[in-house]
Amino acid sequence: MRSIEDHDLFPSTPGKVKIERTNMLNRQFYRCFASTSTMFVWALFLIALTASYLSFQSFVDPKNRHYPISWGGLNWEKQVRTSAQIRESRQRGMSVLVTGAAGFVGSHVSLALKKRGDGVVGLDNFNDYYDPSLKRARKSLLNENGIFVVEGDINDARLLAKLFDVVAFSHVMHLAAQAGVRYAMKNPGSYIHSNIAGLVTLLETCKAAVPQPSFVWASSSSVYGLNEKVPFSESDQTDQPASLYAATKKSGEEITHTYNHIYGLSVTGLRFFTVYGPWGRPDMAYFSFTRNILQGKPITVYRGKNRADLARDFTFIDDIVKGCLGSLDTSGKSTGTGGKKRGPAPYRIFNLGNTSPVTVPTLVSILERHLKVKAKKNFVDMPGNGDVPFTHANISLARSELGYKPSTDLQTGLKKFVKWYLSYYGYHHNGKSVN
Ligand SMILES: O=C(O)[C@H]1O[C@H](OP(=O)(O)OP(=O)(O)OC[C@H]2O[C@@H](n3ccc(=O)[nH]c3=O)[C@H](O)[C@@H]2O)[C@H](O)[C@@H](O)[C@H]1O
Repeated sequence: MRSIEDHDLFPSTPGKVKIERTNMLNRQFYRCFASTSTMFVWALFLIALTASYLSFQSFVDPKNRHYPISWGGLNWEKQVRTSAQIRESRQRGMSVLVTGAAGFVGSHVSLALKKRGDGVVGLDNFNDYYDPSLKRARKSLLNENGIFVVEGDINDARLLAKLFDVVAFSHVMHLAAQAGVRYAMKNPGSYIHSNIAGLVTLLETCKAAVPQPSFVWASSSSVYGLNEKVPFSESDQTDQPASLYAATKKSGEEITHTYNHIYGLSVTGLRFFTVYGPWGRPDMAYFSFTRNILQGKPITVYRGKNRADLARDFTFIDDIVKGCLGSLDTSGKSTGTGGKKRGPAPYRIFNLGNTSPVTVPTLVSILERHLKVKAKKNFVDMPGNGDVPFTHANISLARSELGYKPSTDLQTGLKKFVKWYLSYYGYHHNGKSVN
């Protein structure tokens, strides 16, 4: 019988020098492992390995994850129930769980639902991706209008289960997400956490709920990625995302499809096109440009290939809200019960855009006019960080199915935004802050 010899350790690299080196390394290895201090280091290494395994487990199994419990109790349940109540005079009203309710689109949609008499419960984790004080101010506005906003994360499966225990939501309007195209290069994990893991945790809750709610959620125009066919139609290919953000939204469309297919969940995905307006997101260009222009700071305007201007199908928030409400109203019922599909349920995707793209320099000149201040512009080449050169929505499908009809042009919408901005941040009309 053949014994194991040194050269068996290096079957493809024979040679005496290597064999001697191996012996030496082995001796060093055993000496090293045997010493007490090194044993201590090994013990630390094993502990670290176990800890990282456990944290990986908790990443893949949301039930193992621990979230601070700032919810629960009789009073909390009462607030949730009251907020979800449909006004008596409202015919065929709905009770809606709005995720991301302290966000830009979420706060507007919540207010619009409440205004027409539907029941609304908000959910938001108040993260600090942008100034959380703006989210708190939106929350106060919702509170004043009788909407309770639960503070919690969509990854918290126990909280979600509790919410569905307390209220049999007829609809979920899922607007919580890690937004922003360029930030995905800085913090990729947050996109996976919210847009993938959080989405799945929420869908798991919806699928198990009795009755199952109808699910309407925010996808994004960014799924069109490098698509060059204009205008962008829902049937166009969306397999060339230009950013991780876009990839997570596209994944969301496919993940929701599986829940529709397997569990009979009614799903409507809305591809929003660069939504802007009062109470907007400070990370977006129209908002940060306004801030910088008023503070006399320069703004950076990106340009595409051959110095071509970038363009967006900027869509005003009020139009988007109408599209969201139209989607909820036409969503159709989920068919599953007890986690089992009982028949086919609707699966729909709609573009919610404005159908008239405007270039970024034109956006800047409209702002300059409304603010009565000249911008200090630095034109730079698009830095290849996830941006696409243009977006342009074909909205015929949303028009025919949802009655969606955007009616605000960029000039009018930005006027409303600037009015809000000046008042919210305490500016006089000469551009000086009163704070
Ligand atoms: O439709 C969407 O699905 C997405 O819309 C939005 O993304 P975008 O269309 O990229 O909006 P936004 O950042 O306002 O940049 C607008 C333009 O200004 C240019 N831009 C931007 C910043 C800057 O400093 N300079 C600049 O020229 C920039 O190159 C771009 O051409 C949402 O943020 C995103 O969450 C998602 O919802």
